[in-house]
Amino acid sequence: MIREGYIEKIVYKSDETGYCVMSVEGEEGEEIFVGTLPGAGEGLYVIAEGEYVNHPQYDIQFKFSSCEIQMPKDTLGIERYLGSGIIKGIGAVLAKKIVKKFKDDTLRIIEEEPERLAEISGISERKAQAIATSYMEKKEFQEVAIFLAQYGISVNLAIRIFNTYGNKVYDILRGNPYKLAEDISGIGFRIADDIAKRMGIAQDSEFRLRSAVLYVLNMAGGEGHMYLPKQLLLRRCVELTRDTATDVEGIYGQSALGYAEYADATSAESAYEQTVSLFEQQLMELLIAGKIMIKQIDEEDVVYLASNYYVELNSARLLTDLQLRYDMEQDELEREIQKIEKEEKLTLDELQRAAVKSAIEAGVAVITGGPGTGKTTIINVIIKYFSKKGMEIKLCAPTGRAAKRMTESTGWPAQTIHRLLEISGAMDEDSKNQDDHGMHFSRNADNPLECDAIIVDEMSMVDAYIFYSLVQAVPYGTRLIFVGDVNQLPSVGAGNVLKDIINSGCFPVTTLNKIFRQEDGSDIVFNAHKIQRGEHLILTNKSKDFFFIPQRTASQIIEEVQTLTMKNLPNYYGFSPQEIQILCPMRKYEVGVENMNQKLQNRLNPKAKDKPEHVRGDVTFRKGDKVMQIKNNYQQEWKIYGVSKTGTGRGYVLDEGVGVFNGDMGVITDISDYDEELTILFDDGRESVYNYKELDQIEHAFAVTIHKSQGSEYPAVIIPLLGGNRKLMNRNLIYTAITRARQLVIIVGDVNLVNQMVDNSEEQKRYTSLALRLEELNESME
Ligand SMILES: Nc1ncnc2c1ncn2[C@@H]1O[C@H](COP(=O)(O)OP(=O)(O)OP(=O)(O)O)[C@@H](O)[C@H]1O
Repeated sequence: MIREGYIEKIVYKSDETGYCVMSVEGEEGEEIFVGTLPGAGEGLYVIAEGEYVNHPQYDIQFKFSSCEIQMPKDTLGIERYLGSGIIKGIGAVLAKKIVKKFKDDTLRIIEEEPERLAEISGISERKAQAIATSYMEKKEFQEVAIFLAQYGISVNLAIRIFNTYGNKVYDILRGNPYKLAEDISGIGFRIADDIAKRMGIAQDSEFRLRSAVLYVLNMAGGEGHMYLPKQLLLRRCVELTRDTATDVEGIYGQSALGYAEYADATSAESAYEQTVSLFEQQLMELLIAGKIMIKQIDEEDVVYLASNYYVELNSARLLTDLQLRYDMEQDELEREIQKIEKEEKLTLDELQRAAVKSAIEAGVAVITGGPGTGKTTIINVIIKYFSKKGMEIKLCAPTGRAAKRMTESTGWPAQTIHRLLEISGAMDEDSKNQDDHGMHFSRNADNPLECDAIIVDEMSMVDAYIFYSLVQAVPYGTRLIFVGDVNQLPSVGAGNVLKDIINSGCFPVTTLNKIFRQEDGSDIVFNAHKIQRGEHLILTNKSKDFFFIPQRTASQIIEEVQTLTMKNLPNYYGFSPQEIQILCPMRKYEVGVENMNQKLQNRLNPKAKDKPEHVRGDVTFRKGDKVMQIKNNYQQEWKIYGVSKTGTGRGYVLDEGVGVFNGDMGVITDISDYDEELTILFDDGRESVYNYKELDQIEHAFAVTIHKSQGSEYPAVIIPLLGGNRKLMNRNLIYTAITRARQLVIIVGDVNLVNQMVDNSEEQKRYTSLALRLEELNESME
């Protein structure tokens, strides 16, 4: 049965599923309609198909199975729709004014002649445009959300899909729903596969198998790999597609699908082999199409996404080209270094001296060492030397925080690698996940950097892609000096660049091992070096800056962490909660980042009348929350404001640009439901405004994972430890966590785990081949 009418009021609406309860004014008077209708808004006209049901509590309701939305046609409906808050920038009063002027022509005017909205007092031309854009977006989104709902896609997911593709979504879904898994975070192969099934794409389609291969390779990038051994890739592909296939006659007929249920091992094995051979065929297809590369490493076939292969190969070529020698007259060089030592009132030890010399004499040099071994001291000497020679030097680091620290410790301006390369937003949509990984830099091979030497700090955090972008922009004859601590965790992004450069043996490497910063009695540096050597820590609390607090259960640990953050550290050590960072080994579990953040938000920044909030799924963002950007966004705009003349408010814009990156931390300073916007002030003074739709890139950061803390330092660090994946809980991880602290480390929980982690020196294997490519090039030149 069909019922239609205007939506008078939305009684309930789930943003996740699109399910809503609404009061509809139709021919029969006001009735309650219930069902899934993403995009429902007050004032819209709906034509629904369904039936009346008798709800025990709410009486008779019209339950619809499908529902079409039409834009309102009469003035009342239009006014209600525009005034319902659904269109950014229009409230009830303005809606009334607009409709009074344009009557039932209002929606046509907004769509076709939006500039005319400016005829109304209070609407500037800019605002008129903004209203039109918001209106069109809402309208298009309504259509897309309804289309996607047919395939069981929730509203939240629909928002993400719509943000990525706009109205190209129809073609993409019909053509290749698996593209969703490649392009949209939060959609994995399984969801895309489910959508594909609903769209009628056959389970045994070659298309599906190829998508699975590309998906597995892409996902491997998330684990840091640039390639996968072929056998491992095939195994993962079979696993992935087998789990999702439910149609017994489907994917591989009788052979492979049910191989796990085969009675005897031989037939299960042969079924597996058959499945594998289907994938092998598709590997060939992908190879011919130029999507993947198959190479041999140690006599084993390995498979790369083609873009990854070229990132490594070309990086190796470019780096090898920079490997020049600048031979100096040794006595003179020695004299000049001694002069700087005198000026700096410093005596370099042998290794430090060798490091300085290699940076001066080699085209590419690496300096690595743990905390307090003198890396910064050496950078300063090198800067002094080059600047005395009138050479132009540039300093950079992979993250904003690391660049800021470099500026502070050297007194020279350092910037992020992204800014050094003059990031200019993302490439167009289609180029995402290609070689450039969505990045576009003004400094590149055609427009290289103009300087004589570039010093890169925190090099362990540099991933394969940003490294490739960097070396493309370095001209022949410019020195590159990489400084870092090779024992830190490798980069968040794929690759193992610093280790690979060192392991290639193609460039001079100085490993600093003497600790200079120890005499102050600090146990942080001392313990960090012990961990690096694989020695156990002594779990007593005799230190002044390194403590262990044993606690047995997750709830005790959480309670302890809260007390430390709220009371003990502020009271006894004078740290503000902002200066204390909680670092967890994992995201999940009770003492993981997600749960910790929820608990800490309640205590550190509780609900209050003057603190606006925005609820998104099961996360509540609140003014005053500590947050972190969790992916690179090359287009996100930011501004840095000066202080106003009165010294209280915001002054002029001092700087502006684009690009907010994975790991950038800040505080929510404003939330506006009216504009659907949330403002974040990042630690380095950049302020950036996020639309509610973009909040999937923001997470709470009262607690962060150790991985995300790389390159940052905090006055005080608390590390909760309780169980966890044995493989992940390794020496590298605890070393990285501890070296993030400047003044205080507290380990809470199962403190014995610290030494178990020290014993676990097995690092997670990263399949990368930059070292191999460098070696090959070097050999070919000999
Ligand atoms: N040759 C030296 N003689 C005396 N003191 C030194 C020497 N080299 C470094 N130091 C001192 O040791 C301390 C640590 O050095 P520096 O900050 O350069 O190390 P780092 O490796 O950059 O450490 P971190 O990574 O922890 O910042 C500093 O106080 C520095 O002045």
